[in-house]
Amino acid sequence: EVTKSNETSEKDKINEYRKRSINRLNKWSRFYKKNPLFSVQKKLIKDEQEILKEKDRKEDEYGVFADAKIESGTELLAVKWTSCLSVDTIQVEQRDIFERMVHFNMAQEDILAVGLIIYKHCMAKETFNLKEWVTSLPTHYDTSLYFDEKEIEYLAGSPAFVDIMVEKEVATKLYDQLSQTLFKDNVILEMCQGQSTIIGWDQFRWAHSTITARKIYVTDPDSVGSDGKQMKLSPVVPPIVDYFNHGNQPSAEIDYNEELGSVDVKAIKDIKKGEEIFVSYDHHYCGSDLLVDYGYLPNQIDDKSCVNVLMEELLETINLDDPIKDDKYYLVNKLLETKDIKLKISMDSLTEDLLKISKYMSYKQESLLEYLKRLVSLKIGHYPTTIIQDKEFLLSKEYNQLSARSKLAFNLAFQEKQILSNVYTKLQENIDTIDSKDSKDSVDRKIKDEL
Ligand SMILES: C[S@@+](CC[C@H](N)C(=O)[O-])C[C@H]1O[C@@H](n2cnc3c(N)ncnc32)[C@H](O)[C@@H]1O
Repeated sequence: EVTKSNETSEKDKINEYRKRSINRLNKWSRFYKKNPLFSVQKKLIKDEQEILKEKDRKEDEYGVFADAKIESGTELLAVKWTSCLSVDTIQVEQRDIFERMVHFNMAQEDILAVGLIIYKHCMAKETFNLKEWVTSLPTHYDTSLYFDEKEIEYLAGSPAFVDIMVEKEVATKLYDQLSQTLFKDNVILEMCQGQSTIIGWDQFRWAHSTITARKIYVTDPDSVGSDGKQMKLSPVVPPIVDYFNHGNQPSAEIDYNEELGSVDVKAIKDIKKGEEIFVSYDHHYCGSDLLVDYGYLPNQIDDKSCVNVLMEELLETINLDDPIKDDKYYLVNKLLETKDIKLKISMDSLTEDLLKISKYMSYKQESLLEYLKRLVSLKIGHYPTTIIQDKEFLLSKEYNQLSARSKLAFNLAFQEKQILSNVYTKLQENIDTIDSKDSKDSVDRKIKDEL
């Protein structure tokens, strides 16, 4: 009973903080002050088609909803860069710890994660600006660092399997290193003194996931590139903007206004009163990227849904009798070191990067369409179960009893197989049309020749 009432009062406190955090919009936003067109509310769960039924959903799941009719083009919110959680806020509010982090050569995203832990567990609320925001953050995510081995198994064959393994390994390594060094540092120990919370893996993965799922990148006004204008991108978490959910058909857009140094949100469609307002986290994101970074998967696939291609899968397509196989191995291995290459197949297109590489990979071996068909069928072969088996499993009692993350993982693999098999059929249709055109041409030519 005592625990229960403690839990309720904790919840009340968080709700109170969330309300206050929203009220602080008056300070943060140019438009909200004149124009409170929306509010952050508990997400309504109505859709029967949802992959996760109500019982599987997190309790504290929020979204942004229109409080009035909003016309396309309306500016909804503008949060100043200085009001975001950023490396700069940490530099000012956690000066000594910041210096240690710079000394350890940490990536900006990791500085934000450690800074967030210190705010949440070690600093008195009165001493930092983002206190309401920090207190009202959700306590749990379904992102990669939360997947256990059994849950990952449902991703077998999917590129997300590799992505999650890599993410977990990198984060665990970083956590181990920091536990041996930074977290033992006197400055941190002093700051967090008297608190029972030590910086454990649970705190670390929560902070890491919070940054991954809520950050956006802005150009840092202080970092001018060597050419005098190119500016470095910095991760920041803008309060309130971080409550917008992702939608495939977004009704608002997040933009960084370099001149004013603010993160702006603008309606890009007419929005009805009461409707949830969605933004697009990244139009390049496939289902697997959303699952890995955000712990969320769209309900259904459409023509734009895509599947990632791993460099390793490209290596598999190189034939042993290929006269330029060594060059191809060399190219793919070189590309493996490059981070920003987007290899994605969707039902209606390929990314430019994948198209370019595929042209090269098929060179001297087969037509581009034949090559792509082979790549797609190779990918389909990586999954241990077929679409038909998956459909049966979805109706079983066993499926119903899975954890929420296992369900997401299973559905991702199922969606990817459907996308790939649709792409396979389209490629085959294209090959058939070309073949039949070719043979018609040659029949025509033959007749012409005879005449
Ligand atoms: C930027 S936050 C958005 C606010 C979040 N719903 C909350 O309550 O804090 C990103 C997280 O929201 C969730 N999310 C985003 N888009 C979603 C959607 N369309 N449906 C369900 N959850 C979504 C995921 O859990 C993701 O990690």
